[in-house]
Amino acid sequence: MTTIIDGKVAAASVIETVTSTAAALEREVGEKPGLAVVIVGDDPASHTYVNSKSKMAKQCGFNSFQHSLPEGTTQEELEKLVAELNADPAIHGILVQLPLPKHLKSEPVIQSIAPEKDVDGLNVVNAGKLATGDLASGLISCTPAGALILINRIHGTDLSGLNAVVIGRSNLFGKPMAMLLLSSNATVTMAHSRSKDLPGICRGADILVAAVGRPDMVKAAWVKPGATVIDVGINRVPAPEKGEGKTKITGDVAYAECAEVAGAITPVPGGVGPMTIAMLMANTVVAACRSFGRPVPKF
Ligand SMILES: Nc1nc(=O)c2c([nH]1)NC[C@@H]1CN(c3ccc(C(=O)N[C@@H](CCC(=O)O)C(=O)O)cc3)C=[N+]21
Repeated sequence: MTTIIDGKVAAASVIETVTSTAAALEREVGEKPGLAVVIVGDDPASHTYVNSKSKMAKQCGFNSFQHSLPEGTTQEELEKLVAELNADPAIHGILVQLPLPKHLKSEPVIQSIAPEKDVDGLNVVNAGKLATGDLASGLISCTPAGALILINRIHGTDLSGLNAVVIGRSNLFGKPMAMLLLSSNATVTMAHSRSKDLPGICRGADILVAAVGRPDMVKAAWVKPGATVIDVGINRVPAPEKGEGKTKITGDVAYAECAEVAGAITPVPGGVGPMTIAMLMANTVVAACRSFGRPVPKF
């Protein structure tokens, strides 16, 4: 029997801890965690994500600040806003929604976020702490942190002796995911579009994590029987069965066929996605606790 890993259930448990920690902070310090989300341009999918982040922040008892900047925003204007948020004591977490419009460079914006407010974990200080094995004092990218919690639910926290394969090598996901798996004692392979014999590499995985952005790319023949399959893909594809012009989201894993071979698998939607938002809230409450010198909860 294949275990379907329910990301909504795991996310709810994270959110419960976040909410009670935020409530304790307000009781004892008289302050709420503050999350600022910055979005540039009018991509409808990005606005949907940002709205659900703001909604979840309020649900957790945070102050939520949304900055929607016009498409024509300049690099200087965006970096000036980040500087103001860095200096604002009511803000404990800053997230700049990616991707930015093409005329803007994301890297200098990301690096201008104060490391202690970088709830995406993308600043070199936070990426460097993760890479050097300091998991306790920085902030870790939300999606890999959430994926690890799902993996821990199946395998526990010590992954000694297990082969993990991560397909994808982005700074937002692939690299931090590999670092987290390595810190958990897994034997980690980072595969990507230039790898030779991707199916063969994947078949060696006890834990297979797919983050490539190509719908249904991972096939049943790539999955070792009994393996844990974590699907990080969020692909919007046409869904004619829902009606003319309708779309749905689907992962990077051909779910139905892989579920027959895997020991455990995450669905899309309802897998890693809800964990991403939950870990954003977790990072924000952690950043707030640290700023007030309060003990930090464990997730
Ligand atoms: N600076 C930055 N940080 C991010 O973390 C970031 C970003 N930019 N840009 C866009 C991606 C995408 N992302 C998702 C978060 C939650 C779901 C999610 O909750 N998905 C649900 C429902 C999805 C739906 O139905 O549309 C699910 O998978 O079940 C998906 C995608 C965060 N991202």
